[in-house]
Amino acid sequence: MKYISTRGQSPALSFSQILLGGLAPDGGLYLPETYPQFTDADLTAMRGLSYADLAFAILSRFVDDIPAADLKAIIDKTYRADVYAFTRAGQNAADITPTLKLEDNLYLLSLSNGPTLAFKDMAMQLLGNLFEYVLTKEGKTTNILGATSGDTGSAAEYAMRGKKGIRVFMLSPHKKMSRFQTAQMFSLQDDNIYNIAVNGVFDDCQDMVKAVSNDAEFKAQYKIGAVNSINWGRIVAQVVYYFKGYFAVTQNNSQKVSFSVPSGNFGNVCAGHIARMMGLPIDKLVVATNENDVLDEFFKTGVYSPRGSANTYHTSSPSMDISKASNFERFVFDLVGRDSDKTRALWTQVDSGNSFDLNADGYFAKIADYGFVSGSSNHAHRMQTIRETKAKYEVVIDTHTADGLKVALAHLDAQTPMVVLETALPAKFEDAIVEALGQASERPAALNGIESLPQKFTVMDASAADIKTFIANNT
Ligand SMILES: Cc1ncc(COP(=O)(O)O)c(C=O)c1O
Ligand SMILES: N[C@@H](CCOP(=O)(O)O)C(=O)O
Repeated sequence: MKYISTRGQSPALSFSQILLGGLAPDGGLYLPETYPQFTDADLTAMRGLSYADLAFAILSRFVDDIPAADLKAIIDKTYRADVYAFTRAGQNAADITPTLKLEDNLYLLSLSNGPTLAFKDMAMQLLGNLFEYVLTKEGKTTNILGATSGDTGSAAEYAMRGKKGIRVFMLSPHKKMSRFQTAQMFSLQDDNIYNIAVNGVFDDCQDMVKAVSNDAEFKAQYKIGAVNSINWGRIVAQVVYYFKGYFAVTQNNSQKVSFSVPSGNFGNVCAGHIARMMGLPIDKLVVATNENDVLDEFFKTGVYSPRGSANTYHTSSPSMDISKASNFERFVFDLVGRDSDKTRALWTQVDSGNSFDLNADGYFAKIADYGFVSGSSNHAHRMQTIRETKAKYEVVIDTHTADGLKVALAHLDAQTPMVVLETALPAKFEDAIVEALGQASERPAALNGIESLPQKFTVMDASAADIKTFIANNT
């Protein structure tokens, strides 16, 4: 299996060759040359597999340059009940991503039972183990440069802390994460972890990562690695739980299922798109945004109009405060028939601060073939959804999942199960939960008092030159 760039001007490479890096040298994102196909018989054989066995059945179709026994061992080490242990009452941690039935045809898929209480742990724990395997085998080291709006950062730091040969430099928007998220990252005192609070929004942090990644000389000299969802490894690991969720709520493969996905950087729902392209019977993929609704605007109008920092709002679902969705490029590459010249032309416009409109060439007319629908939510909706979910089902959900559920409810149909992805646990957003319910949600005992621990971080302006100097001075 070879991986190609969406912009068509980089050589095709193997999985291990693209594992550590982020952007392709031409600035594009990697995708497999073709998507592996799963037939009805394949799906039947996969029903009832454990999470780890399911992950192997899927990932082994994408990874052909790591011996199968080694890949299996890495997957088995990753997807263990004791790693994804923060289950809700009555859930079985061995399911790794258990489903929670709210009512007939309406479910939550719990993706946030890992060490940092957000769905990022699903892929990041695997990435940590894969990085360690490849680096040890090749006798190499890496300096990871990442951007976070609150959850990728802590998931990456928990996955990489103490790992030999890996340093993590994590950029986050200064004072824009929840108190819990901030404490989760900044309280880590490990020598290989560097937290940098950037005066700006998440998109400024992401732009800094991309600017460094596009500097081939610096990238090679400082062995820069990526853990954001621009890294293909993140996306492919997220494909697995769509299969797991599908099997959990169906009895046979003639049934279709819809998924509602709280969205920001479009990584999570991009994995759903790929699962659908591989033959998983998905009906709708519901893209749910908060007030930063660039993606909702696209799926309603065909116009993609990324916004600048000044028009990116700080909301109570802060991890989705994103106005330039990296992985959207992967989907548009498929939508335009994998025409890399077209994709490159579109992102040349985006990279110079402009919009594009996919109506003119007739591409937007094909959107229905891909199952996407969308909607947006705001603070009042989140509060109301959290309150109603508690009152109706005795379940407390976080603000991002609330965005997903609110938008899902507008896209229900009587025949098709709707699965809402639970992308974080409410403990991460305590102030918002107290506002909605008048009391905090439960948090794992091990994380009590995390906000009072000493914090270690550096404040920086949004400057690619400054982060390069910082990396050079700390390696
Ligand atoms: C809790 C939470 N929900 C949803 C999202 C949005 O996911 P994506 O960026 O993959 O669209 C994120 C961050 O990305 C998140 O941290
Ligand atoms: N929501 C994320 C930001 C997007 O990160 P990605 O790694 O999924 O691209 C966060 O919480 O950090």
